[in-house]
Amino acid sequence: MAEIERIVILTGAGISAESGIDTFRSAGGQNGPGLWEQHRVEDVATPDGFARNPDLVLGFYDMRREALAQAEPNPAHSALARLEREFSGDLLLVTQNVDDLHERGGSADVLHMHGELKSALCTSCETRSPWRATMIDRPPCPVCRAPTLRPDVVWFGEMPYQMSRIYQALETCDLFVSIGTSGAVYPAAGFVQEARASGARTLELNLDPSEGSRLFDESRLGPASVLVPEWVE
Ligand SMILES: CC(C)NC(=O)[C@H](Cc1c[nH]c2ccccc12)NC(=O)[C@H](CCCC/N=C(/NCCC(=O)O)S[C@H]1O[C@H](COP(=O)(O)OP(=O)(O)OC[C@H]2O[C@@H](n3cnc4c(N)ncnc43)[C@H](O)[C@@H]2O)[C@@H](O)[C@H]1O)NC(=O)OCc1ccccc1
Repeated sequence: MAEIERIVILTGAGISAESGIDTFRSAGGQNGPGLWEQHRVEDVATPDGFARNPDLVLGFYDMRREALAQAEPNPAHSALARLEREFSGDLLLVTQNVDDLHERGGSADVLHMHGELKSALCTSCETRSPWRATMIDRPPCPVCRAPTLRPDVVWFGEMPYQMSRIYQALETCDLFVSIGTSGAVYPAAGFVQEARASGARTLELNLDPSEGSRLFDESRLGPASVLVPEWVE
């Protein structure tokens, strides 16, 4: 098999499921109803929802921060950190997750295309600052003092972060690996096609078949905490 020199990895909520973080559309998996079964997406993950009822949205993300504080990285996160250390080629780790379990698992370079729970974004001066527990009292931006801080996450209808860096890597990668994602949300769900178009091999590691499974050269089904260390080995 041709030497693999450039890898792009895409992760989703499934890689954090065994750490106790709810997925969005859980098929009655190990973590009970998915986030989107408990909350109306348009109410908690859209700019309009935030404008309509900021306290509801801030409460939703506070709840997710509390859950994250109880969670620990699992063997899938640590295996990807080991790959980052030991792989001599180019590796780009893109995650749809807003949790910091990749970093706590030891990964140094993680591209959060949908933002981060522990970050606040000022819509006036565009600066990012750590999210502080007192955000519910809507403190001003620590830089420009404007009262325009919001969760630094990408909501539906908003452009994901660093898309040009991602598309560049997809155009030149030899291998694209998708881990723990249902392939239901775009543009992430379209990355497999981009990688295929540039001749890359494509591999899926997922608990259940995803909406894009047929697009992968190989699809291995099972828990990430088992499949990812096996693959990295
Ligand atoms: C619902 C869907 C149809 N809608 C979209 O895709 C929309 C609209 C859209 C755009 N293009 C389209 C084309 C066609 C149709 C619709 C669209 N997309 C957007 O609005 C995007 C923005 C989308 C981002 C929204 N923000 C999130 N998150 C941050 C906030 C927050 O977290 O609160 S999305 C959020 O939901 C998605 C959830 O998916 P998964 O992570 O896959 O989780 P899920 O629960 O679904 O699945 C879990 C999987 O894990 C597996 N699993 C479970 N346990 C395990 C286990 N133990 N081991 C292994 N696997 C496991 C399961 O089997 C399952 O398959 C993630 O992306 C996650 O980040 N923005 C945009 O398009 O901007 C304009 C644009 C874009 C590009 C260029 C120009 C303009």
